[in-house]
Amino acid sequence: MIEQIKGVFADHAEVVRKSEEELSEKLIEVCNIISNCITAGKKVLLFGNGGSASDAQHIAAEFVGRFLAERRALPAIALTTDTSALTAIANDYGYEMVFSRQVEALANKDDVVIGISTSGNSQNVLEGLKAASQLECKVIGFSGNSGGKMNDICEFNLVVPSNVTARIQEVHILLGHIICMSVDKSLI
Ligand SMILES: O=C(CO)[C@@H](O)[C@H](O)[C@H](O)[C@H](O)COP(=O)(O)O
Ligand SMILES: [Zn+2]
Repeated sequence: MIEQIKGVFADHAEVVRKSEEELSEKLIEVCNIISNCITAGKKVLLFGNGGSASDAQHIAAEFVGRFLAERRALPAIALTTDTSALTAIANDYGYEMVFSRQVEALANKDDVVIGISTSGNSQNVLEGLKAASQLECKVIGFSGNSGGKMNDICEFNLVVPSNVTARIQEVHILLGHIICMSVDKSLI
C-alpha cells in the first residue's frame, strides 16, 4: 500500500511539474481575460460534471466570498447548484442541455464562461461552451486527455497533461486557485 500511495504522490508531482511547463504562458492570458472581465463589470460562469461540478462551485465561491485579499464580492456563478433548473432542463430537453440552457438565460457578451471536463468530451459541457460562444462570451476550458472536443470550441483550453481523471482534477483546482490569486492581485 505504501508503494501505491508514494506512486500517487509521485504522479501528482509530475503532472503538476508538466502543467507548470506547458500551461503557465496560457494561464497568464486566461488570468488577464478574467481580471479584465471582472473590472469591466462582467461575470464568470462555470460548470462541469461530478468532481468538476465541485470545482466549479469551489471557484465561484472564492469569487463571491473571498480568496486571499479583503476586497469587494465578485460576480461568479456555478451552473451546477440549482436542482430545480437542472432537473427541469434535463427532464424536458435532455441532460446534454443542462448548462447550455442556463448559459442562454444568464450569460451576456464578454462574460467569461469556464467549462471543466477531464475528458474534454462531456456533451453537456460542450453544449454549454457552444452556447457561450454564440453569445460572444470569452470561452475557457479546463480539460485533460489532450483536450478532446473542447479544443475546437474554447478560445483558451487549459489541457492538463495527463490521462488520469483524478490527477487532472487535482491540477484543475490548482489552476482555479492561481486564477483567484491573480484576480485578487489585479483588484488591490
Ligand atoms: O470526480 C470524479 C472522478 O475523480 C467523477 O465524479 C467525475 O468527475 C465524473 O465521472 C464525471 O462525469 C467525468 O466527466 P468529465 O470530467 O469527463 O467531463
Ligand atoms: Zn474526483
